[in-house]
Amino acid sequence: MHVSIVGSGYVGTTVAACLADLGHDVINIEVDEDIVATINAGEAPIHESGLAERIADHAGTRLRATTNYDAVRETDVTFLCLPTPQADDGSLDLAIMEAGAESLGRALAGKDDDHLVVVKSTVLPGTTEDVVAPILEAESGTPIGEGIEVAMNPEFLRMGTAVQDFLEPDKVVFGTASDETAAILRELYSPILERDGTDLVETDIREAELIKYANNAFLASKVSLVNELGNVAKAYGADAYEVLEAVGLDDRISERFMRSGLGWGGSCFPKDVNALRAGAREQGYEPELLDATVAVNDGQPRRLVALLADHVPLEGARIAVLGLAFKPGTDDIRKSRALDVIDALTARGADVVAYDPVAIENVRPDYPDIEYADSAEGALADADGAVVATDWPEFDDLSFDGMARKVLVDGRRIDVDEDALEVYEGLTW
Ligand SMILES: NC(=O)C1=CN([C@@H]2O[C@H](COP(=O)(O)OP(=O)(O)OC[C@H]3O[C@@H](n4cnc5c(N)ncnc54)[C@H](O)[C@@H]3O)[C@@H](O)[C@H]2O)C=CC1
Ligand SMILES: O=C(O)[C@H]1O[C@H](OP(=O)(O)OP(=O)(O)OC[C@H]2O[C@@H](n3ccc(=O)[nH]c3=O)[C@H](O)[C@@H]2O)[C@H](O)[C@@H](O)[C@@H]1O
Repeated sequence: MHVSIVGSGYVGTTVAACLADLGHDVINIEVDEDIVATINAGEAPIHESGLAERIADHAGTRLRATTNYDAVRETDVTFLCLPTPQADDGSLDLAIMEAGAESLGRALAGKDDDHLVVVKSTVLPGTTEDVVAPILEAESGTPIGEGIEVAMNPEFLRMGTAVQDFLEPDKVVFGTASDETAAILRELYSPILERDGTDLVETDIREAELIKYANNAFLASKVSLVNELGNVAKAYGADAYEVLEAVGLDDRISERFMRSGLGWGGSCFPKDVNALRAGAREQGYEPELLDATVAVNDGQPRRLVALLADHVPLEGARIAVLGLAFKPGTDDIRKSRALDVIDALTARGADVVAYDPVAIENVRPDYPDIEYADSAEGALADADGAVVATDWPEFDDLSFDGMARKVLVDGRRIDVDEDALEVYEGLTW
């Protein structure tokens, strides 16, 4: 099948490379010329395991990139993989989606045969039919249903395991208005749907849009609940990890997403939970539990710093922050809890020395005044205390020999030789 993918970021690039790998002919349409040149040179514009090989294999043949939307006319299906960021008030900002839909609609004006536009970006219920479709219709001059169809196909991949998550998903969701449209998507995804373990959900467009938000809201709330239980465990002097490991043995709960500590960050959970809260309010519903999910999450970095302050007077103290990425395996620092920890430490007068194996250069522009080390041990040298903000595997079995005071507060439950420390505190254990 001939497929165009608008937006070549984490999702668009991964989907493009994987669909090319499955045998489709794919073209990425992207405004960033560097990304276009990188893909056409056979290289990956982002770091994801298994991505570079796939782009190298297919670039120039089944995978191409361009800045020109006219390329959509050579394709049967277009996926919109554009950013759907958070506006200043927390609500969903659709400006980029609207601009992309306009360009796509204009390009489709010159197309003779039928075209399917699939929204893959995370958007609130109603966006595909009430925002994207009317723009496509107005710009192309073709009524929806008479040459252009729309569908919604949310994406559940995680950063760091994007390729594997796309090719081996738990579920694939098609939100369509007709079985003909669903059939096109079934054909496109057929190798993925045929594998054992992939559930196919076929539903209406509005439900597909909401499934994505409900999924992320559930996972974020699960971590916040685990963190609340963890805080209670800590108050009782109990180990939350032992407690929740046992709880997770209940099939109805599952042992996954049970790691308590500093909480959730990243480019998706925060913006998606906030968009759903704002959307729910707009619909006249007060999302109290989702509000609490965010409040508990926002409290964890402050709790970590308060715990450290119990052992180290922070004013003028040299404090090592280990880990800056929002989770291990990525250099993404968007809404990383580590940044809240740094803010809280500097607000209390501490001198921060930070280390991360890959994310330092992403933090430096916004935090030019803190110190950066080129190894964990370098950050720990002469430190009066340290905190773990990201559970990078390389932080297991650290040596604390160089610390001025061997105080470690762990926000992520790394493997530590507690006997090598003067003070070891876990955030929830
Ligand atoms: N990053 C992730 O792990 C996941 C993201 N999502 C959702 O997928 C959507 C895309 O997210 P990401 O790929 O992370 O975003 P991203 O920011 O990594 O990539 C978006 C790309 O679109 C390009 N772009 C912006 N305006 C454009 C335009 N008018 N025409 C063509 N290209 C344009 C940007 O230059 C950028 O390369 C969002 O709705 C996000 O919530 C869903 C699941 C996972
Ligand atoms: O919509 C999205 O973009 C994606 O958001 C998340 O993926 P991602 O943000 O890449 O990262 P996760 O692995 O889900 O972790 C999110 C945050 O939760 C934290 N977390 C996760 C699990 C856990 O047990 N405890 C915990 O604190 C992580 O440290 C991280 O900060 C979802 O897992 C994906 O399914 C979804 O597609």
